[in-house]
Amino acid sequence: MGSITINKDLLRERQSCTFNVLELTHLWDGGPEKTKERKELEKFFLDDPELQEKIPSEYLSHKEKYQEALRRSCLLFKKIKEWSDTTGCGSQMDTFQNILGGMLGSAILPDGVPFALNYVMFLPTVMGQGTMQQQAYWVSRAWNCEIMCTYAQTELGHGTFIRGLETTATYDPSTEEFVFNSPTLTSYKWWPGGLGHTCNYAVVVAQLYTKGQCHGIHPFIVQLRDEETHMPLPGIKIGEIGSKLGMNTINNGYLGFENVRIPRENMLMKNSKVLPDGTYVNSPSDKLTYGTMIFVRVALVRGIAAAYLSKALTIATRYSALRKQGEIKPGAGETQILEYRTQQHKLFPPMAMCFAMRCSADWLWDIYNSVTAELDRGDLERLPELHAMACCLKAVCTKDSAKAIEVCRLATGGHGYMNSSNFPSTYGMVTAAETYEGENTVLLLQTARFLVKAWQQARSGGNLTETVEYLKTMPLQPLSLWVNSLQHLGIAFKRVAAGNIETCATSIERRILVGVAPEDAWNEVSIQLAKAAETHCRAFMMQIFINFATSAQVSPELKKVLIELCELYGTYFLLDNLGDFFMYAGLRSSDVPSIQEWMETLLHKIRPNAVGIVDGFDISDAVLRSALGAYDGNVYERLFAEANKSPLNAEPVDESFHKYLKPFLKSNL
Ligand SMILES: CCCCCCCC/C=C\CCCC(=O)SCCNC(=O)CCNC(=O)[C@H](O)C(C)(C)COP(=O)(O)OP(=O)(O)OC[C@H]1O[C@@H](n2cnc3c(N)ncnc32)[C@H](O)[C@@H]1OP(=O)(O)O
Ligand SMILES: Cc1cc2nc3c(=O)[nH]c(=O)nc-3n(C[C@H](O)[C@H](O)[C@H](O)COP(=O)(O)OP(=O)(O)OC[C@H]3O[C@@H](n4cnc5c(N)ncnc54)[C@H](O)[C@@H]3O)c2cc1C
Repeated sequence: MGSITINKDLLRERQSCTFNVLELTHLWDGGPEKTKERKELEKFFLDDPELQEKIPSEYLSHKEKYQEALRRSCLLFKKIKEWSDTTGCGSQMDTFQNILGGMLGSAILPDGVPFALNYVMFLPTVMGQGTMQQQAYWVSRAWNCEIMCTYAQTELGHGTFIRGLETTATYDPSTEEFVFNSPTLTSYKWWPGGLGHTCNYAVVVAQLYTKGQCHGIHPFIVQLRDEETHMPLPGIKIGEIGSKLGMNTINNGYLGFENVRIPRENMLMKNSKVLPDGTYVNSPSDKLTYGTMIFVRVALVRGIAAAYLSKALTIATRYSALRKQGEIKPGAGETQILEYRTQQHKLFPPMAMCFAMRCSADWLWDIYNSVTAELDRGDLERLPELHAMACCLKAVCTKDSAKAIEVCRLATGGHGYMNSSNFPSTYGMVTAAETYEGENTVLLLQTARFLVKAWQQARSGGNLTETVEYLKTMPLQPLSLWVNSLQHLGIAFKRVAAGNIETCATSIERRILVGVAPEDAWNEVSIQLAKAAETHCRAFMMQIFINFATSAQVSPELKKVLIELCELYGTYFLLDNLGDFFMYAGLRSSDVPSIQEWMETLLHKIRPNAVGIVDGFDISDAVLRSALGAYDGNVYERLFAEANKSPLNAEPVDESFHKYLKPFLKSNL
């Protein structure tokens, strides 16, 4: 037990890796300085005995899980302050991002940080939608944890269709207050993280009424609990929504209002306003209210989809290199399961996806920052493209990541089913992101709206923005014979996207021509529309990955690996969607065997570097939290040690034997 020797198969894998793993780590982190900072941060937090897990959380009750998560959250956020004060290196914001969006948080609070929404949604909403005075007051209070806040938008009856929210905020000019009410059961807020028992304030999204008129949904800051006693304020009905598939320590809650009054100044008034006499002043665009959702969608691509997938891949790949099962050639000895081509097909394409997600996330983050600066100057021109790309990248990356994490679990056989593998909690975290912050199908349909408009614009000779420029050029280029090259893959993916978009646009037009209402035509075509949005996203990710792999300033050895992964990304999704490539990219069935062979050759080439690639992600054992994935590969010792943490193993004979089993066995049924 507790041996520090490295498993000999893993050792051999590391010795045969063809590139410098540290170079990949630096590339992944964004440079050697960033790697150094990350490691210092991990050491500072993860070496603290107070933050170590004493009993695996699976063995705690629902209430104990929450209480333990809260204890650790408080310690964690004290330490963040300590870190910023003592090191002076890195702003507190960097540290928060690493804790909430990076993987450090998942090491300490694997089922979710109950304070997350304070930083991920409340503060961005106040900063994006509050006036300067509102920011000056609320940001410092929430930032310094004088108050703890959440973002309450979704209701029992409505999550997607937010124009249908039912909570009302009615302005009373006689007292200059808004009066909040929940007129129906379905108008109760339902889901906000930290709302149950953690937060004392929330941004509440409600229908604004003034002078007898409804002006649609707006954000308000509402106090929920007394700052001293934490008792719910009069008229506030609040609680936790109960146990879930995952994220069980994030403390999702419900909230109802009965004539709850807040001052007029608590309406976030950067965009629209209500004057003291009740006059409503319009926002330059009602979609500015949706800004926080864009921010979180952008952050999720890297912070959840790519990060948790890199974790699952590290676990499954290391395990596959040391696990032996069966023989490929009779009598040749048992084989590392990583030698099976089917196993490589399960693990290596998700490795490629992980890289594609990271490049796309970096691109998305950059355009988010530049478009946000443009919005602040009153320029809304690029908002539709940002919204469209944030929607499809959030949807495709969380879907790919959740699916691939499940494949990683299956790739580790029975042991992957154990909580101690850390697959269940990892999957629970990522599949939640397929739903929250905009359900994925709904988001794909938002992107499709943008694409159909862009298609119409391309046809009428209008200007197109960066991500849809190909809709102009693609249909004009003649289809060429298939060539197995990255460049050809890039073009083929764009042709597939353009073809799918055109099919949707013409299907809608055809229906409208025979008298179908445009909205019904949209609904009838929506299966294809969601697919078109996905193919557009895939074409974008393919091109971004090609640009990254071909232009990365790295050694030839690492570049070779990046190109192999990029080719694998393309060949994998092509073979998975052959029909599309036959229909739109000039692929013939006679081309398929050579592409299949290309993909299989890539699996073979990546095989010797598989452990090196996941080692390059540089995820420490404390962050991985997996008996199967630890760096030393001592899987069987760890599985035993974890099994012995089961409370059922505390006594050789459990008391239930005397209470139930023995009388039953002796009862002679
Ligand atoms: C760092 C890592 C993060 C760690 C995370 C840790 C844990 C956090 C855990 C959980 C957090 C979860 C929080 C939440 O879930 S909060 C709730 C989120 N809710 C949603 O996302 C709701 C989804 N629904 C919507 O976004 C919208 O209602 C809608 C689906 C877009 C529809 O809205 P609406 O009906 O108003 O709009 P239309 O469809 O009619 O479209 C009208 C035009 O508006 C454009 N549009 C829509 N949205 C936006 C936007 N955000 N920005 C800009 N423009 C937008 C749309 O494209 C239409 O344009 P057009 O020109 O075609 O008319
Ligand atoms: C773990 C978790 C944490 C959350 N945290 C928060 C939070 O902090 N704050 C908050 O306010 N909310 C939060 N939410 C709520 C979340 O944002 C919503 O659940 C999400 O937006 C989906 O809405 P819904 O649940 O109403 O699903 P629905 O909209 O009812 O979706 C159900 C089905 O209907 C389909 N559908 C709905 N509308 C359309 C359409 N227009 N076209 C085609 N299909 C459609 C969907 O595709 C889906 O298949 C959280 C949710 C989860 C799971």
